[in-house]
Amino acid sequence: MEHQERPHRRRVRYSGAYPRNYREKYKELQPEKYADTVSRVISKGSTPAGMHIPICVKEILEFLQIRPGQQGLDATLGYGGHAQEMLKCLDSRGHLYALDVDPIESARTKERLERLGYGPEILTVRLQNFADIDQVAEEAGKFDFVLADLGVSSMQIDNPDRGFTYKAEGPLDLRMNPGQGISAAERLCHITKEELKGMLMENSDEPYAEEIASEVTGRLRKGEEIATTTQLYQAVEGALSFLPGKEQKEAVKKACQRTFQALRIDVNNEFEALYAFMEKLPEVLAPNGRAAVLTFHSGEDRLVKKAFKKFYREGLYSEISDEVIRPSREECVKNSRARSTKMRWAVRAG
Ligand SMILES: C[S@@+](CC[C@H](N)C(=O)[O-])C[C@H]1O[C@@H](n2cnc3c(N)ncnc32)[C@H](O)[C@@H]1O
Repeated sequence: MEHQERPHRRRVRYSGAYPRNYREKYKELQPEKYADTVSRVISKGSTPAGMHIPICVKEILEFLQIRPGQQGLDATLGYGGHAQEMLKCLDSRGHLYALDVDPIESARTKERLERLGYGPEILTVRLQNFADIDQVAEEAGKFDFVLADLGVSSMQIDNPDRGFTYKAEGPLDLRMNPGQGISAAERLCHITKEELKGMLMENSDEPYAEEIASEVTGRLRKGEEIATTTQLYQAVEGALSFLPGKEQKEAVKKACQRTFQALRIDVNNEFEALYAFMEKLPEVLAPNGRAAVLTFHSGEDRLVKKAFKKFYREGLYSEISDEVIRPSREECVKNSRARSTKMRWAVRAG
């Protein structure tokens, strides 16, 4: 019998139970569509991918005392969680200006807030650095309330394409605005050992600054690439290989967190921007205007505390927080990212 050849059919690719990429993996990335998944993730104490849970909302609103008709500034829009709460307080009267340097996330947030009914009549979103708040106030007028929630958003950290974490493979970028300045990988290519050591010490109090700086610059000198998050992780791991096995894993994890933080602060000029913001803040606040700042590491907190104290002594602030405000224990359990938060505030003299 003649063998009848069956037409060749391509095997249907098994799409599998496991999603293939970040966007597919996290249903939460479309929070409106997958509300159940989102609330399940939040109830487990995690932040759903593509979202950011606002911290200290109650404490911030209690302090800012926002009234309808006022004009405010959210210096760090992010996902817009705080902005949304502040907009609710305005009750359709007044105006909120919101800044962010991240073109990717701020465009998404603007769209989402618009869908929630917060259009240009009540909300103006600007792709602008908060170092330039004086320029914003020149056009908008002074602010009755200002909030700055420093650092990076969960969306930025969770997106491997942005390179903010050693926990996922991605390009070693770490810029909040990938269209500006140079990436962390490029920065490392032109850095000396001493400069890197100084950066690690100043930006994140890294106890193994010498070892990490030496390993990173040594690898680069030998022609090895450190262009991805994993390659930097491996360099830190190599630098700490002298530690006994038991300690090593945890030490590498912590050193990686600090190394990524130090590089992020550097490539985004975070201290320079925060210094300019704190210096200009009294001048953009209306008489009796209120400002709250959330910080996430000691370098930021020191800078905020110093500026608030200086202007209080000079009489530009009538009152400042004498102690940091911390999120409640309950909030820290619900949102682990709140654990390192410190809040400080100031009231502009009348
Ligand atoms: C912690 S998140 C803010 C989260 C926001 N409060 C919310 O409820 O979703 C910090 C945001 O500030 C932005 N950012 C950081 N430095 C900035 C700067 N110098 N000027 C403007 N935005 C900045 C980051 O891109 C990020 O989106």
